[in-house]
Amino acid sequence: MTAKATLTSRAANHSLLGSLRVPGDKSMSHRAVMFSSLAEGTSHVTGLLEGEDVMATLAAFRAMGVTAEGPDNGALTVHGVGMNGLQAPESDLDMGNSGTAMRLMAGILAAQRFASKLIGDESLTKRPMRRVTVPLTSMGARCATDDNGCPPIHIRGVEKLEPITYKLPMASAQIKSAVLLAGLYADGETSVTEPAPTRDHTERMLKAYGYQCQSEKVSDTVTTIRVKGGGKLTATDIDIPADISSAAFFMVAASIVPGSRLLLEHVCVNPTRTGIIDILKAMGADIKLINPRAVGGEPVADIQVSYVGLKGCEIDPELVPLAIDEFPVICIAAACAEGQTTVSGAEELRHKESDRISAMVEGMRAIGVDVEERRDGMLITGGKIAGGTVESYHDHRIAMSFAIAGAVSENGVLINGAETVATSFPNFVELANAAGLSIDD
Ligand SMILES: O=C(O)C1=C[C@@H](OP(=O)(O)O)[C@@H](O)[C@H](O)C1
Ligand SMILES: C=C(OP(=O)(O)O)C(=O)O
Repeated sequence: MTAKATLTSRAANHSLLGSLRVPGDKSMSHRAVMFSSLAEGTSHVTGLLEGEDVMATLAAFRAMGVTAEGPDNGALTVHGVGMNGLQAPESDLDMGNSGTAMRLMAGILAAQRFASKLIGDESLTKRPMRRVTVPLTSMGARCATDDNGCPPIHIRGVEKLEPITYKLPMASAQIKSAVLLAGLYADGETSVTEPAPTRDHTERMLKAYGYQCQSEKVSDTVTTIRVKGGGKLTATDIDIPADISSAAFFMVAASIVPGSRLLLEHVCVNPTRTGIIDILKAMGADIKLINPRAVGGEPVADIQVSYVGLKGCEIDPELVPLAIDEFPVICIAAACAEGQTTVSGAEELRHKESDRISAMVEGMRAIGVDVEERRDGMLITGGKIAGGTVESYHDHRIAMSFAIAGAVSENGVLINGAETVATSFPNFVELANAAGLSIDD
């Protein structure tokens, strides 16, 4: 388990060989806890990510009267209370480091008859929340952020919500999901139009719990999603595959450590999540999807990655929402590639657990990478990684990305503020070392 504040990553002990399975998908795990809690009946979840973010979501439902056994080795049994069965929590609901938990919970809680308050840690307390309170307020919800637009979110009870027709101002699955979840309680049909495809786990999982949810393509990129309020969720059994966002660290590691050939098992390859594969392939990576299959309404495959020298490329901005959480480690791939890589259209990265553009630029410079910061991305010139000390700014993905950089560094990379790795990938160090990396904690 990784909960240490400092990690040191040195040149890999050997090529990455063999196979490994990273923990369950974080987005699906949050939603499985939420939907199982609101369903009628008992749901059995397997493959649940036992990271701190998902545990914050589970704790919130327990605080509202939901009983659940586990998680134990990814298995969780949840006794759903039905759409209107939640009870007022006795204290503030702490969403920890998790934007997904806070924004999706805001959608559910804004529709309840009782008051609640959503709080978070130092990083979450700096993240923008008006993006959810504004559409929820237009549905009749009584919710507000602090004056700066950030958490806490204060929610007062309502009798019912009105449906809305909402155009997302940016491609965000969290805003889409918050509005759709509130829409489950609204008096009529709520529709959300997304300007570009974003992860569609909410839509898929609603259907798995028996709730109708229609998606209609308006153009090549634009989709409208509709739900009618007043329905119910029915308990189900759900198996959560491995998280491609966690697998991404090993996809990059195997692409940059010479001689590697690694099989990443049972990974969710939903097309709204596979931008990392397209981007690495555009850089020349050797990636194969093996044994594609369907698990719980989601496409799953084993991903085989073999080392080849990467080449820089201009990353297509359309791929940004499809690889949004993978950009920190994509930066490391670019730093090791021959030539230049440009990232553009990625301003949303500034609103994650840290400002991921400035955190990566600062960290890459500290370890000897030539990088130019831009408002909506960066220009990275590949070369050797010397090594040095970097700050992760309480951001799990920044910490793990620099741990991967350490594997090809001359003098090692020391990462400060790495305790947040436990939010999404508690056994990262253990799996990384077993695969051939050299990380001390
Ligand atoms: O819906 C989700 O589960 C998520 C959506 C993304 O955020 P945005 O939708 O805000 O871009 C992503 O960055 C986050 O890690 C998980
Ligand atoms: C952005 C992330 O998560 P969240 O928004 O849920 O904090 C992430 O896991 O990279």
